[in-house]
Amino acid sequence: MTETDIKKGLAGVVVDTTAVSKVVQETNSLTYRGYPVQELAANCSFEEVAYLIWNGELPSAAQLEEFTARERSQRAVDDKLVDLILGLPKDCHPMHVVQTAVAYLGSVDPEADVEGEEANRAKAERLYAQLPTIVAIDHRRRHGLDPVAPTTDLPYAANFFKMVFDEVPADEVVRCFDISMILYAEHSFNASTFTARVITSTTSDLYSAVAGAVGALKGPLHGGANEAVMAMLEEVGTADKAEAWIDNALANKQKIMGFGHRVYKNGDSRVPTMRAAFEDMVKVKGADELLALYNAFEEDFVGRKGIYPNLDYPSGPAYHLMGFDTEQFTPIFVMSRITGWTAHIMEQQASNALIRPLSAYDGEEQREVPADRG
Ligand SMILES: CC(=O)SCCNC(=O)CCNC(=O)[C@H](O)C(C)(C)COP(=O)(O)OP(=O)(O)OC[C@H]1O[C@@H](n2cnc3c(N)ncnc32)[C@H](O)[C@@H]1OP(=O)(O)O
Ligand SMILES: O=C([O-])CC(=O)C(=O)O
Repeated sequence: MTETDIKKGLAGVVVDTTAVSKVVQETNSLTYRGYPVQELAANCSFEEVAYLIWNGELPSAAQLEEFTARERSQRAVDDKLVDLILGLPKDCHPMHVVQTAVAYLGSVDPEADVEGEEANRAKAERLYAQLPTIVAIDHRRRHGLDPVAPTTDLPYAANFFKMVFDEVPADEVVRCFDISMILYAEHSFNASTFTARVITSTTSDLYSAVAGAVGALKGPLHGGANEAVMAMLEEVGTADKAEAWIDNALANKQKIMGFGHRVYKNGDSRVPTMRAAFEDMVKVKGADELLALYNAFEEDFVGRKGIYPNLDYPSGPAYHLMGFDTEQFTPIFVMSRITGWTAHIMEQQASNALIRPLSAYDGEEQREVPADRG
């Protein structure tokens, strides 16, 4: 094997086919099951998009009613899980809480190891219904507050706000959140989805695959970037300080969070829609200073490096304006991406091959274990 055979980071390697989504680098476009994500964001709810991702078609009114009723009926989590979350260290990262909760749900599901579309669909829908409850309980315990029970009458996004803040904000805020959920739902063979597919390829169970995917998403080079963006903007402070901050970061060879992408090299297809949602949040909250900083930072960095923002750049400050704690941004990403992950898990299972690449050895030549090691 030569150096040129090695594809570090699997860059440019096509590993398998998928019918879930298509990311087209050349045209900066993204479709879920054939529908452009921008059109879905403009015309659909996250519930409809979740249905689409799992079923391949948008729901009829009757199908949507049945699907949302099922989601609403499964929102509550058992008391043992609530106690488990409340017992975790308050200063641990919320992604560890999410990962623990997913592993717990696997441990109490008698069908955890049952394979096949029907069993996996039931598990996927349960995770989709319960992850918001888990994230909300974790948010509230960090603020010293008791959990707010899920409703059965509010739509997905409004119910999440209710469980986190004990109130539902203005419609525009709920809609911005719903748009972010639609945009985060699916993105082909990204690192966390690929992790889920690798785990599934060993014929392990769906919960194990999702717990692994949560771990992969946590990293700041992937989903964790939405938190890192907000931390960075807060550190920069104001628009007039952006230039000097970037000078210093680049001099120290620091990666600028929320910029760059493995697939899109000329801009992320989802950014214009999420940027518009962020601007709506700026209007609702009167946060012109944050918008000025956001614009100045982007203009300066793109101007210097020609590296464009990814979805995490607008979503981080948008979630901040919605009132979420920075450390909860990536768990919110999980609430959305559970749809894409589980669709890929089912796709992998339906046409499985163990994922096991090769490596080129560059360590010590074979040698004998010395008898005297003193
Ligand atoms: C939802 C999501 O997961 S989107 C991704 C979220 N992640 C981030 O925002 C983290 C910041 N971005 C990055 O680290 C990268 O752009 C990645 C990891 C997303 C993609 O990386 P790759 O495709 O592996 O590109 P790679 O890291 O090799 O970068 C290529 C070149 O661009 C530079 N570059 C890429 N992104 C950035 C960045 N954000 N800041 C500074 N330089 C960058 C690299 O330093 C490298 O330069 P070099 O060739 O001079 O060494
Ligand atoms: O596709 C990727 O590499 C990362 C990404 O944007 C996502 O997972 O949404």
